[in-house]
Amino acid sequence: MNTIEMVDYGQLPAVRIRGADGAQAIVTLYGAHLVSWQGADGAERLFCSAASRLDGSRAIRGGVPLIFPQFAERGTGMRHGFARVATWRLQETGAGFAVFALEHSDLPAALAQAWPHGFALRLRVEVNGGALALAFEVTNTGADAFAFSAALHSYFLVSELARVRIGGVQEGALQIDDKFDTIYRGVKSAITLADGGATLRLAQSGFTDAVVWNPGALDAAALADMEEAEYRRFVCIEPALIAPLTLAPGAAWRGAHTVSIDTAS
Ligand SMILES: O=P(O)(O)OC[C@H]1O[C@H](O)[C@H](O)[C@@H](O)[C@@H]1O
Repeated sequence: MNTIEMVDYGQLPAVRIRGADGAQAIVTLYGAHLVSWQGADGAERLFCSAASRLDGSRAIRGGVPLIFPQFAERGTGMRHGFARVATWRLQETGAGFAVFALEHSDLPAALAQAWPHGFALRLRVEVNGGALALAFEVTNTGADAFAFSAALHSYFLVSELARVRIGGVQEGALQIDDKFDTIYRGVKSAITLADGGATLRLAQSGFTDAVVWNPGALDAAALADMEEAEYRRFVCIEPALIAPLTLAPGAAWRGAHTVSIDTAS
């Protein structure tokens, strides 16, 4: 049975989306942040740190932080942008999906002043059997052009970092055992993530790039919102638009990310 219901995630109001086949996702209104995704088999596929704040005082450490309008420190604004720390609205729901929205008028004064552009953001989250579909849309609703970067900073749960094999970003499989932070430009085909169990197939459109990140032992130990050994339990593979794109008044951009569980492998 398809259901959409309001739940609490830590201290944050969230939306649980259930598909007809038992697949489910949880998205907090804070950041339109996907914090949990389970396919129809009931296995969790996203990592979320046990040390993450879940009270709206800082971005959630894990899940899928939505990065907009700046990637990391590539700009003069807030690190990774304000979208992950703004409170979004639930705009629409349907069978196995929910749509979240954020506009300039939704921002608190300090954020609104820091980025004075008319915009409308929409994130659509859909679960269906062994697939998760995320679609992110940016529309310029103002009178002036603006430039933005964007990413879906997905933290995938893995059994053990050393077992991870990432395909499709380089010649041969990528293996990571400690700190890793690389931008792959011009991603053309699907990326695969295998760690001994099912393989995830990650397809993206609109997003031109992909970032692969893990903080490694030293940086993880320095993060206040991550437990020391947790870096071995995830890898971030992030569809991204790194070089800022300029959007004219009235224009829109769309980026999509689909993750499928390939149980045959
Ligand atoms: O700690 P955060 O602000 O969430 O950033 C986490 C990470 O995000 C991206 O993957 C960047 O490539 C990394 O350089 C950065 O450390």
